[in-house]
Amino acid sequence: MAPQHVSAGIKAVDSAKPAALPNRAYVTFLAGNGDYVKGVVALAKGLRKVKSAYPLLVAVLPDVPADHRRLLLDQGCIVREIDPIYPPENQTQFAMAYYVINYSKLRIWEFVEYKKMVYLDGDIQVYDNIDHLFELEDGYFYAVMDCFCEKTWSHTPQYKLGYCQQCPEKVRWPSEMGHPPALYFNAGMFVFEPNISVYEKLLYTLKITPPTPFAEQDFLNMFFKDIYKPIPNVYNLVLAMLWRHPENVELDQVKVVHYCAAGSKPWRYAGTEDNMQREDIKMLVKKWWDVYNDESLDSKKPVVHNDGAMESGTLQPLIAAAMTEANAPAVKYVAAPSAA
Ligand SMILES: O=c1ccn([C@@H]2O[C@H](COP(=O)(O)OP(=O)(O)O)[C@@H](O)[C@H]2O)c(=O)[nH]1
Ligand SMILES: OC[C@H]1O[C@H](O[C@@H]2[C@@H](O)[C@H](O)[C@@H](O)[C@H](O)[C@@H]2O)[C@H](O)[C@@H](O)[C@H]1O
Ligand SMILES: [Mn+2]
Repeated sequence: MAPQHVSAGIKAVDSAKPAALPNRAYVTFLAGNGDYVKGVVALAKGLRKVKSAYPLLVAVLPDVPADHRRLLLDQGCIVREIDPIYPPENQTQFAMAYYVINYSKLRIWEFVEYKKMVYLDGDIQVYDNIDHLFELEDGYFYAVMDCFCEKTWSHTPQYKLGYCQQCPEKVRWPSEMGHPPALYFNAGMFVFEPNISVYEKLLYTLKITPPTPFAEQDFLNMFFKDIYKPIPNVYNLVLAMLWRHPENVELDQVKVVHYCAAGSKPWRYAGTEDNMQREDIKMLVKKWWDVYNDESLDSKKPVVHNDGAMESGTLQPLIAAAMTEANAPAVKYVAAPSAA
C-alpha cells in the first residue's frame, strides 16, 4: 500500500454516530443543459440510499434549464444559481476543453450559511455513508490524492519520469530535480469550510494565475497546498487507480466512486474506450444504474420551507389529483432561495 498520509481522526470518527448539524451540506456543481443532470439525480438518490443526514445543494450555472432544476428540486435537492467564473484570458490547452467551466465551482466558498461542506462532482456516486467526514478537524482542506499515470498527464514531468505519488518508491523522484511535487489531490471530492475572505482571495488569486491543463483542480491544489490533508482513497476512487495502482485499491472497502476515466460516465457508457470492458468497470457502471433506476429512492417527502411553503414540484401531483380545476387554490410554491 502506498503511504496514506491520512489525516488524523478519520478512524476515530468512523465508529461514532455524530449528531447531524444544520450548518452542513453536500454540494455539487451542474453546468449546461446536457446529460450531467443524470449524474446529479443519481448522486441525490445515492446519498439518500446511504441515509446521509445532510442535504445536497446543487450550484447551477444560469444555462441549466428550468426542467432540469425541477428534476433536482423533486429529488429533494437545494438548487442555488451561481454566476460563472472564467480564468484569465489564456492560450492554455486544458486537458479537456470543457474544463474552462469548472472554475465556476469556486462559487461554493460563498455558501457561508454552511460551516462545513463536502463537495462532490456530478460524476461521483456515494455507496457508503460518509457523514463522519463532517467531523474532521476544522482549518484544513481534505481530499484524496490523484494519480499521474493516465495520458491526460502526459504534459507533466512526473508523467515523463513515470513518477506517481500513489507509488513514490516505484520510480523515485530524481534528487537532481529537487523535491518531489507537493501532494496533489483530485478535485472531484473535497471537505472544506465556506468562508468569504477565502472566497475573495480565491477570486483575486485566480485573476493573476495563468491557467494550466487541469484548470481549477490545479488552481485549488496550488491555493490550498499548505492546509491540504490527504484522506484515504476509499473516499474518492479515481477509476484509473483500478488499472494503474490495483495494490492501492480494495474495491469492497470503497465508499465513493469517481467516474472520471475516459468513457466511464455511466449515463454515456458505451464500453468502447480503453479499460471500459473490465469486469470491475462494468460492475461499477451497473451499480450506478441500479441506484439511478431505483424508484424507491426517489424523494417522497415534500421539501418544506420553514414558512410552511412547499417546494414546487413535490406535492403538485398529489394536490392536482385531489382537487378539481375549479376550486384548486393558488398554492404558494417557492423555489429555493437564489444565490445570496
Ligand atoms: O458539461 C458539464 C461538465 C462538467 N460539469 C460538472 O463539472 C464537474 C467536473 O467535470 P468532470 O467530472 O467531467 O471532470 P472529470 O472529473 O471527469 O475530469 C462534473 O462532475 C459536473 O459536476 C457539468 O455539470 N456539466
Ligand atoms: O477541471 C479539472 C478536472 O480535474 C479532475 O479530473 C481529472 C483528474 O481527476 C485527473 O487526475 C484524471 O486523470 C482525469 O481523468 C480527470 O478527468 C477532477 O476530477 C474534475 O472535477 C475537474 O476538477
Ligand atoms: Mn468528475
